Amino acid sequence: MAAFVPRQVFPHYGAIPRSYFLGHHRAGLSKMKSMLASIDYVVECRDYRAPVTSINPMFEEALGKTRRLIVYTKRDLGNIPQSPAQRLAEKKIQSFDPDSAVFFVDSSSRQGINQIIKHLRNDAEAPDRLVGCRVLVVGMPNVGKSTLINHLRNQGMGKAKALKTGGQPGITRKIASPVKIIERESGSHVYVLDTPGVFMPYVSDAENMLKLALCGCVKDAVISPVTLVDYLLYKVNLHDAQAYQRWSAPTNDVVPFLETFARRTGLLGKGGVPIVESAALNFIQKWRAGDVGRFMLDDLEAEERRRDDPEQPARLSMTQALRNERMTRKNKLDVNKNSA
Ligand SMILES: Nc1nc2c(ncn2[C@@H]2O[C@H](COP(=O)(O)OP(=O)(O)OP(=O)(O)O)[C@@H](O)[C@H]2O)c(=O)[nH]1
Repeated sequence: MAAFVPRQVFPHYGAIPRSYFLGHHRAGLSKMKSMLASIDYVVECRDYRAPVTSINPMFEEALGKTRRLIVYTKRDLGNIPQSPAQRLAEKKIQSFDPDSAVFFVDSSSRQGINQIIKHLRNDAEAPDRLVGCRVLVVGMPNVGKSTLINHLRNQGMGKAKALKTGGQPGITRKIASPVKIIERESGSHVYVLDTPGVFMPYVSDAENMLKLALCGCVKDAVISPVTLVDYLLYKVNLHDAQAYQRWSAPTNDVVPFLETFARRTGLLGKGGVPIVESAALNFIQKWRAGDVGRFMLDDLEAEERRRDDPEQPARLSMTQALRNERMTRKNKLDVNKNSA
């Protein structure tokens, strides 16, 4: 039998939606801006599996020069723990933000959480404020902000979970009340405030939209789950085509793969017909749980080259992104009007 050859390029970027900027994202962002005067520190969360793509440049523009640290969440899903690959990747990621403190956490380990608490204890100051030091936790939808706050509170104060978490984006819709995570003898305690996840108004690169959807930053209904699995299969095959051998031999063909997966997992409809959409959602959940290999969706070497190349265009500014989002909405309205 011929050796399996994974696809080197993904061919189906055409009809992928590029925007997911909801009312509570816009409202959350403007509320954050209006609160800046009472905020001493920002914790910016990014997804370890997409460390470059999950950077939302709008935070940079909205939160200005407020002191900040960066936390990469879901570390357990993006690499093999303690491996040389993990060390190398984290060194590269750190080099992208040489002026910020950078931490890597996962919800099942205390290590990164303790380091953050130690850092905030020393670095988060609010000398003129009687109410203590207020830290805003920001990031893309579903990146793990509330989970991080619960762990900081648990480690810092020995207290139980304070905030609701969930597998779909949009669990936190408003800026929450301050949660105390560190007590200091001086009385200047540290409080964190959870915020609604904010997506970008427009994602110029369709591949980035697929990565963010796979990471769960976008509601599952926005992009067809079959398209998402097609892209995931392309990425898994480049990483390790044996990662799904429990269900299927290596393949580049998404629909036959999902039919086989559905049969193996019992996702069958009337007459034993495989339910392809349910199989797709189920396979995505398996990847999100770390059951289909642990790897990054972003190519860190490509990002290094991009940063070193002065010819490369900068990321979209917020104004450009909002303009593109308006254009997309207008084009959609025009199409609807013309087809009515
Ligand atoms: N495996 C793993 N899962 C995590 C980790 N952190 C968070 N999660 C899961 O990711 C999902 C989203 O977590 P939340 O804390 O609700 O995310 P959020 O950023 O507050 O979400 P929004 O309120 O929608 O913006 C939940 O199912 C968490 O259990 C992690 O480090 N590892």
